[in-house]
Amino acid sequence: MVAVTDAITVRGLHKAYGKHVAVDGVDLDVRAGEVFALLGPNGAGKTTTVEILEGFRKRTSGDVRVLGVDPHQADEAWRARVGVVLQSTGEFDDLTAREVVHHFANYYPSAADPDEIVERVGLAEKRDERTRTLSGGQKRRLDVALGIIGRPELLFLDEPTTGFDPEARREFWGLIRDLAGSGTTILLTTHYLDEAEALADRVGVLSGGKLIAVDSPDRLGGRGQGGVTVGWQGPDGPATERTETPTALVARLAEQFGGEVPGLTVTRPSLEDVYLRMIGAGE
Ligand SMILES: Nc1ncnc2c1ncn2[C@@H]1O[C@H](COP(=O)(O)OP(=O)(O)OP(=O)(O)O)[C@@H](O)[C@H]1O
Repeated sequence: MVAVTDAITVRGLHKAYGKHVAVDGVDLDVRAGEVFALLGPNGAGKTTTVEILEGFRKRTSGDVRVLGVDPHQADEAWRARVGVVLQSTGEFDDLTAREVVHHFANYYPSAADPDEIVERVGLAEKRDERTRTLSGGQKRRLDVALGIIGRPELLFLDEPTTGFDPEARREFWGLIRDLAGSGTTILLTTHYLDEAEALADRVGVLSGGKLIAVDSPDRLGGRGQGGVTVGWQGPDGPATERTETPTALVARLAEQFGGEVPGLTVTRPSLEDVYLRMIGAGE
């Protein structure tokens, strides 16, 4: 069996801003090579947690190891192993996309080829345009280019596709899968449940500063077990039944109907359903 190592280990993490406790005893392990999505409502403590892991914010207490190092005491060598994609990159309006990526490559000891990175994030056609003329989605791609130019082992992505059109999101997901496929560990925060489902090996739900659940998207909140709703068009109109054994029910219906079951649907609760239940939305 291949040993599983952790890229991130967090134990008993607390962060208070004055009297306000933003992170309240979080334990978290992110395995090397996985895509982990941190979910949670506004103010849940996601950014605070991630910025502590990135070494940009001081914790109040707790133990944190990122690539084996305490980020608060990390050095240049550690920083070169970690990529950060912030919610917006600094001011390089008068430089072209290509120039910005080349410029950032100089900060890293073993940077990737800047032109290849520009291509990889889908900005080849825009590489000679000044960044001020890029669209929101294109600027985000540039942010990602800057996050990966140093060939990071671990990449932090903070709400990477906010403001993207659906096509740009799909393309961006392809890029993230590509990075994950080449072995980069990725920790992303997102408000999009479909994004977490499409990309993440595991998701963690933060609520009120506490990590209330960690599981794969298809198992979160017992999603994988029971609670399946089978629907069909019966002789008296639409019918539904909740069951733990949908296959048996569908087989029975098929027998009853002598073949195709009219209007057959089999649905499990969506990730959004279980997430909203977990965070107590609407209660
Ligand atoms: N610098 C700060 N000073 C004081 N309070 C802060 C500071 N940063 C965050 N907070 C508070 O800590 C809590 C957690 O904030 P944080 O930004 O980590 O949440 P979040 O989960 O990232 O939210 P969002 O989804 O809105 O980005 C919030 O109540 C916020 O008001």
